Amino acid sequence: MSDTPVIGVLALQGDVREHLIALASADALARPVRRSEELAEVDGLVIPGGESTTMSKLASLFGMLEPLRERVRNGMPVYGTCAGMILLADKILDPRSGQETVGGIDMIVRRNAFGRQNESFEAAVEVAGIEGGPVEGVFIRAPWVESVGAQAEVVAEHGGHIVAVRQGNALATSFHPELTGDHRVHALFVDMVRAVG
Ligand SMILES: NC(=O)CC[C@H](N)C(=O)O
Repeated sequence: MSDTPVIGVLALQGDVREHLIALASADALARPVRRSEELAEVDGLVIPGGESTTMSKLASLFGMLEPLRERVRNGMPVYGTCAGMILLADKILDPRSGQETVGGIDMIVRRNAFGRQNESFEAAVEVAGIEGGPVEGVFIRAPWVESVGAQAEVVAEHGGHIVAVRQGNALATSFHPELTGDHRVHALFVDMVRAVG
């Protein structure tokens, strides 16, 4: 890989555009990924926020679930925000019937844990590994992490709840950093992708 990694944004549903912009400003070549052929060409992948049940259905419909699982298993760096965090969880506490995940992080998530859409909020969140003060987290019907396994490292908490976790090359946040002008979380992820290449 050159110094400029190619990072995909899973573009089945959700806020794809904002992630493409955040990644580009963090010095990555960013492109949408919808098909397994496109997945094969990226060095890392962002799974955006949206609706995790819809995203999991579309992933399975587009034949993407297994290719995603395989690349994550093989160590491709992956970063999931909000619904993307849910997709990276090995277990969902309150799944809709038939809701599947890609998995990769040994954690149990609770969907919509922070409340409904009209209870969305912003909060300053201190993230381990990010210098220069807390990041502004936007929480929209956000999940929290009930518990993590031995392999997973908690990198941020808010209000006594786990809101960011890292396990090897997989990173997940309950909140949406792509909706702010602060792209330090994306820069951290770009560094994780560079470290693998
Ligand atoms: N902003 C979001 O990604 C919301 C996630 C949504 N509550 C879900 O379960 O998928």
